Amino acid sequence: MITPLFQVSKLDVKAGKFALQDITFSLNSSDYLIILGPTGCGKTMLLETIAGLRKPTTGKIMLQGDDIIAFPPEKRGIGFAYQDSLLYPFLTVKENILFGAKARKKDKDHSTLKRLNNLAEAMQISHLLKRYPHSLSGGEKQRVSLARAILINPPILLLDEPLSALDPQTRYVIRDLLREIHFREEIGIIHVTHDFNEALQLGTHLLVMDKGKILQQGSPLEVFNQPNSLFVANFLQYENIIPGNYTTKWFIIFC
Ligand SMILES: Nc1ncnc2c1ncn2[C@@H]1O[C@H](COP(=O)(O)OP(=O)(O)OP(=O)(O)O)[C@@H](O)[C@H]1O
Repeated sequence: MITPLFQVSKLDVKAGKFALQDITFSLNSSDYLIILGPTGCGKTMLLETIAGLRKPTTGKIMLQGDDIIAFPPEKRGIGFAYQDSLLYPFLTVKENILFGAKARKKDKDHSTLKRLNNLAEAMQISHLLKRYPHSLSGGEKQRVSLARAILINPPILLLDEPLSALDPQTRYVIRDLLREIHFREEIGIIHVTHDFNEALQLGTHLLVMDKGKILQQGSPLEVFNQPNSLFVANFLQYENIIPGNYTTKWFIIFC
């Protein structure tokens, strides 16, 4: 059996009264995994645990054959781009993009600077490198945030609602950019969203969560067309909610 690029097994994480429980899934570089679920179900907590910002009570997180659970965030080599881009206001765009590389003492390497320039060109932000975040549009900030997350050549990229703060037109542009990054950089992506269209247009895999647990995972069409519970059917907005006899508007839209 081929070992997946990334694997989470039986992961439990506690925060106050909330807990992620028995989280198990895997990902390869060709996969674009979408995580859907109602507000407060633990999506961000899961990304933060994968990034090393939260400590699980049990479970394994395997990346390229290593159990990375004991690794600090900067040693995991995982890219993370947040909703609202979260750029450092006192750093220029260039310094923001180099931030992760600086933490790894690689910000002055020729190869890092070459990659920075290549990425800036590909993402059409070369002209912004000397500017500060306050002078950028939402779409520009999100491009910078993505460039920062992928500068270190991460094998996987975590995206927490990366399109939610953008106007519809910019959202389409950045959505296409994400698709391009996924293919060009061969990065496995885990993308949290509330937007079903985004899920269907970008995802190769889909995972639905509620109350800290994974309720269903599979291809987007599988999950949208064959929900395994009334909760998933309701959540995905089935038109006819009859247990065992689901028909969905999504099937009509995407087939
Ligand atoms: N440090 C903490 N102490 C107590 N509870 C916490 C802590 N951090 C998060 N939580 C709770 O954990 C739950 C999951 O939070 P999380 O941010 O992962 O939800 P989410 O699915 O990303 O929600 P949304 O879609 O609204 O962004 C929430 O009920 C939240 O209040």
